[in-house]
Amino acid sequence: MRAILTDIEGTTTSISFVADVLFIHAREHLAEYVAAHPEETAPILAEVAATGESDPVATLIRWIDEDRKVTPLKTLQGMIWADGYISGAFTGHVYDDAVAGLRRFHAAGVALYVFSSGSVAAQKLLFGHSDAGDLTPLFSGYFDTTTGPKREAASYAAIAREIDVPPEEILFLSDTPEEVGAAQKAGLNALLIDRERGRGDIASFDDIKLTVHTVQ
Ligand SMILES: CSCCC(=O)C(=O)COP(=O)(O)O
Ligand SMILES: [Mg+2]
Repeated sequence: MRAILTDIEGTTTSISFVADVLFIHAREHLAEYVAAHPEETAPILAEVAATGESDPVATLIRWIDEDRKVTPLKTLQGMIWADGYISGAFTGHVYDDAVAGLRRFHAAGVALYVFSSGSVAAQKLLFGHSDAGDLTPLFSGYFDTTTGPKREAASYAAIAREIDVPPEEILFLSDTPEEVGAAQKAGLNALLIDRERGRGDIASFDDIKLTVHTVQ
């Protein structure tokens, strides 16, 4: 493998951190944040209004409750979370085995990338302010839903082109079968992680054994 592309929620990071810490923080601060940052949030509210919703703030809060992976909500969440990370209200949860695995793969010369529904800004915040410190030096790049939906093969093909690595030399990691299937359809290797142990290919990053191709 020349590159690893990883999902965040359920893969590097617990679902409960995202749902119970990040989403709750965004929900509690959304209205106040929009009121305090009218210029930055205006394009987001306009995008929501364009879907036919008459009350964009209420819609965004409802979308949090519904766990909608839609780009305007994800962009706004990333903006709101910045204050939480910077003030030290929380740090980004990353499983110990994921931290160790990412460090191991990086040391072996494998390029690491993220593909998450969370915005690129939110991804950098989570790994930059993680429980294990700043992990961003490990990563070579970040992708979010502005590249394409995570359940569509075309998104993975686009990422392979963008990072200039053949699909068959990329390993994608995710806890979502539909994402694993889409990546495989695009020709990537992909492993389903199931931290509850039952239905996945692996239960943690400790189970990943890589053949690393180094350039001579
Ligand atoms: C980037 S941290 C916030 C995660 C998030 O908002 C989310 O929706 C996670 O989705 P994923 O694609 O990483 O499962
Ligand atoms: Mg996930």
